[in-house]
Amino acid sequence: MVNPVGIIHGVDGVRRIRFRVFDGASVWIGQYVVTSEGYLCRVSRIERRNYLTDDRILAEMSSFERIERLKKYGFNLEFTSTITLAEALIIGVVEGSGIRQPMAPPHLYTYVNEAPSELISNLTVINSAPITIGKVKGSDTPARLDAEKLTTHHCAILASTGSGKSWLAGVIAEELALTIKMPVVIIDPHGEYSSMQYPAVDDPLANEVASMVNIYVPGRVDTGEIDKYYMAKFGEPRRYIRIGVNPRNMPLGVLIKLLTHYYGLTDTQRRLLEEGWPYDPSIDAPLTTIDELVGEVIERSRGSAPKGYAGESSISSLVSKLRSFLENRPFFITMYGEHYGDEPIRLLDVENMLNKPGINVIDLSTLDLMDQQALVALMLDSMFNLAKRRRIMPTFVIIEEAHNFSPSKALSISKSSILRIAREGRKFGLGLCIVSQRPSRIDPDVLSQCMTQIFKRIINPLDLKYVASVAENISSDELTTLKSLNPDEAYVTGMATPIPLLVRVKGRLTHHGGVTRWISTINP
Ligand SMILES: Nc1ncnc2c1ncn2[C@@H]1O[C@H](COP(=O)(O)OP(=O)(O)OP(=O)(O)O)[C@@H](O)[C@H]1O
Repeated sequence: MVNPVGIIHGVDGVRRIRFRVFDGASVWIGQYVVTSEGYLCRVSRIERRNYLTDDRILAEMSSFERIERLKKYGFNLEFTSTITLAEALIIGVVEGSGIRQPMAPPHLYTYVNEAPSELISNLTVINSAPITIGKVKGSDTPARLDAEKLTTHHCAILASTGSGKSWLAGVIAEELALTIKMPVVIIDPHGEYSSMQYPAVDDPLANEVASMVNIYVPGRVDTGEIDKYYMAKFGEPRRYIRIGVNPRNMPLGVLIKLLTHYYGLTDTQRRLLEEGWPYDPSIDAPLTTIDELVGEVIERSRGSAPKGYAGESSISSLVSKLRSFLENRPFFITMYGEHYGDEPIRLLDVENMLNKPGINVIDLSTLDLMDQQALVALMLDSMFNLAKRRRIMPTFVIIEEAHNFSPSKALSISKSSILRIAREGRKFGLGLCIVSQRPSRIDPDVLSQCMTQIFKRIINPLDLKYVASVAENISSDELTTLKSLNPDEAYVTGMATPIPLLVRVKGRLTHHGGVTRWISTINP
């Protein structure tokens, strides 16, 4: 049934309509409306105006008592001369069960109707590989995304802090693992996603997805405090695997950046490493002791060292830097059967990890930022190389705090690895989900490759401006509506959805870990 809510009194080309809202009609920001000519629009602005309110009237309304007295005399402007005006952004023209771009503006004084839920339901049907992340706001229509487009053409979840980004990232990971049966990797710098191992609701699906969660921690770090936290909160120990990376898997560029950061490198030492570092990206690269590896580097590079004392001094200083570096980085493994306490450290086997559906949480919370970036670079490079050779299933990588791993200005060890997947990952079934509360600090090249954008509440004007400049699918008008989203709401636009969606994000099957610490929760 058609339910008219207003009439058009102005149009801005094919972008926007302005309409007078009928008295008593319910219109809200984000609501879908459809004109009698079939233009589907989304309400972006509502304004109430009283045409009798001039300075004299304002002067009369000088105090609460005075206004109440005026009301007693029947002087109530709100009900006598208020008009409600709204603006709505044109999404397209409805044609059958699809939508096309409009070629001409709507006509003035045509009606604006509530969009029937069947229409929205039909327009949001995804034929292949749908995942459901909630409901379209104000209706019972499931908010579905095209999983294939979401994961292969990359996506970004952008919002201010505490506005529900990791909750939603968790919903997407659960859906992809359960419904699409694909492997998901979560780069977790705060150790908050370990909570996904614990079902949050009494539902067999919650048990199923929780059992698909594998947690990986760097081999030689003390996880005691975090383990205690999870034990106390959920009454069950957190299950995790300690992993180590073969140092030979480390590309020269990453090694040089890390060594320069921790110990400094001279030009000669850099040259020696360029000659001698035995980089081998394969899982079958030999595992050797630190002494053997360092010896091999020196053996291979000695020929290019300067002759005499200067050369010997450079070599011996490089040996001690390399040795100390390999001993102290907590994510290396140099022999089989290595243990931390009585827990075994396994060689990181990305191929094995990503050949089955599951949610693989990489808990980096015990590392400093430099080591986090290094481990992320190593893992992503390994995924890319395997994906290129079709040795892993199509995989989706969620990167939390992405501004720290792929920053716009600062240097970062992991930036080139992320950029390469953003640019080329699609061809090999490797997709990224960039999650950040500081969009303006993310590398613009990475962000502009994210063809689906999911926004939650953003308030920082710099971030809003930046998002408008790099995201093709959102206009500055739409961005202003982001300021007023609730924590369980998200605005989704881009490739994975046929029309932009304002979504009420659904509940989680597994526990959510991101908790704001508040004064009352701090023990005295
Ligand atoms: N769909 C939802 N339903 C119910 N509660 C939600 C929903 N989304 C978010 N929340 C609530 O909002 C809080 C903050 O969400 P979340 O931790 O995901 O925010 P965030 O943006 O990731 O924060 P940060 O930037 O600090 O990591 C959660 O603890 C949760 O209580």
